[in-house]
Amino acid sequence: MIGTLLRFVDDRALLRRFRLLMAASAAVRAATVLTLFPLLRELLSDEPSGAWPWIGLLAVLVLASWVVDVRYARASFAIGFMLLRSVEQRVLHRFERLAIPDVTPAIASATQRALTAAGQELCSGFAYVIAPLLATLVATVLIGIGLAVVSPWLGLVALVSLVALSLAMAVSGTLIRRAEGAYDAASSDVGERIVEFAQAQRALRASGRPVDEDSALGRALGRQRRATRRLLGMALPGTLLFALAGQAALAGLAVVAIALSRDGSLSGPEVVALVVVSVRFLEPFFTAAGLSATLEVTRGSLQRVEQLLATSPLPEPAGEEAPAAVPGAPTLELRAVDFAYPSGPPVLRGIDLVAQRGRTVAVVGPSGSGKSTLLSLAARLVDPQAGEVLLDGAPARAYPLEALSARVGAVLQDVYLLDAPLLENIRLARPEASDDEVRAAGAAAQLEEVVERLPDGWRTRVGEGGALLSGGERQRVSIARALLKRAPLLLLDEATSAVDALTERALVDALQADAAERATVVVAHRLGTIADADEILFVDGGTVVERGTHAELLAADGRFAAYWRQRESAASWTLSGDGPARVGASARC
Ligand SMILES: Nc1ncnc2c1ncn2[C@@H]1O[C@H](COP(=O)(O)OP(=O)(O)OP(=O)(O)O)[C@@H](O)[C@H]1O
Repeated sequence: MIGTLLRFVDDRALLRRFRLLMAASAAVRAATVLTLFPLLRELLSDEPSGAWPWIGLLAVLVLASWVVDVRYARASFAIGFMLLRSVEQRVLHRFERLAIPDVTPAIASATQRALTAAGQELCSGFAYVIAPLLATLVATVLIGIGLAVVSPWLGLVALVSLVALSLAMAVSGTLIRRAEGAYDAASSDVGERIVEFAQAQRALRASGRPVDEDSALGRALGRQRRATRRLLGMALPGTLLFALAGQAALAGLAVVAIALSRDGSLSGPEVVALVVVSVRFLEPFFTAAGLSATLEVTRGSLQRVEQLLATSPLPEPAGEEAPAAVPGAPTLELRAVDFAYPSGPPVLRGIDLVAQRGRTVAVVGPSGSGKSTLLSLAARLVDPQAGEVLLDGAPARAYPLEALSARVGAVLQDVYLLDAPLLENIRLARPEASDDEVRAAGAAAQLEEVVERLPDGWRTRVGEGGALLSGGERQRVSIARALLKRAPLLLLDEATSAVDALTERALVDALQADAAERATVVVAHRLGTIADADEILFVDGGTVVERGTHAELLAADGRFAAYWRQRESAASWTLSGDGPARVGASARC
């Protein structure tokens, strides 16, 4: 465990200092305890004044121990904090690079635990438990060697005691570990259910379902309660076993000391001194017994962090440079792409798509046909199982994440805003943008009238997930981000579905303002957007069943033409109390 923990620490010099100080601390502690033997022997002899030199040595050792231990504690804390930072950085780095379908509630909950608890547990576990325990255990071994010098028999009993106590510690650790594992699984489950419970509040309240023992959260809490009881119960047998082994070891050392006194090998004062040294020899084990539960918590935290880091991220190139663009290559190209979500059926098969600078490709098709998934592939939120996604002629996989993100602006279906000021939410797209640039993008995305209503204008915090804004207002923020980014590839997935027709017109104008500078791929339901596209891909059942311009596809009178007629007809219908009634609405939005 210690080796694994220290792999998180990159500072070699600090590690070297830590090891040296640990060895020094153990040596000084062992010397302090062993000095008690001659000191007590002299003190209890007929000539107590012979103890003075040993008292002097003890004073020097106590002072040295204080100096070394302070430095050792500082090095331990430095390593503990480095562990904390390293765990945070690695967990976040991995999380950011997971394919979106891999960001499951279980991974989200494990990441949350790693960032809120595991890092701190590893930090304090190392500084307060592992480091002191390490020095103490090494000191114990050194004291055992010292006892062997006094008498091989004592050394043998010390060795047997060490083995017995280590076994007791291992058994106690295993029991606690098992219970800890079950507790951890139960508490992760509670974490997932709580996230689900929070997200599903509207639906749960609408259905009037209370949280009781039969609900998913109620059952998860029940499992956590049982696991807690078991965890607390499991600490007991280990502690008892440990106490038993400790008493037996002490008795063994005392018996040998008395036997040595009876055969004349040791004097009375030496026996007393040995008993004192033996007690000090066993002391660290009792300390360790008290700390074994904390040790197991640290071990459990480490395991969880390691499991999280073992999830495979989207592959990334080693360097930070974006690959060179191939002259004349389209901004985006999908070649014979196949895709399926983890352990799901194929969602896209043999998709070819070319989006050139200055042109718009509309992806059209029935619900569930794979349109949003196609955009996720273009934005490299997922990787295809077969075929290739190319940006400027280079594989998307060859782009480092930051370089890729700079090339793609996206307004996707699920707009998520951070609980931060509106200005900062837009600035996410281009952190170096000035306030004026951010405001200009916001104004083009029709946010000015929203800002006027907000209490602190552009600096109003929008609440978690953008809760203070409506769906249409959140979409406008997402469009403002895309406008601010000015990326060469723009992906729009029903970007204006939640805004009124007037605002939509203005947003479409803003998005088209410099359309000549970039390639646009748009998943569209609105007829105007579809008709204006340079190419339309009609997708059904995960394949492109028709492609061409609007006029070509209507002339072909195939699947798209039927879809178009149906949509046109639907656009002119509205619901009234007596059922659908035709009104004179325009088919173009
Ligand atoms: N994260 C996911 N995990 C597993 N399956 C998914 C996931 N997201 C989508 N799917 C499945 O992939 C298929 C295509 O979904 P997608 O969202 O791409 O369709 P769509 O054409 O955009 O639909 P809509 O027009 O309703 O938004 C659907 O069958 C859907 O159930």
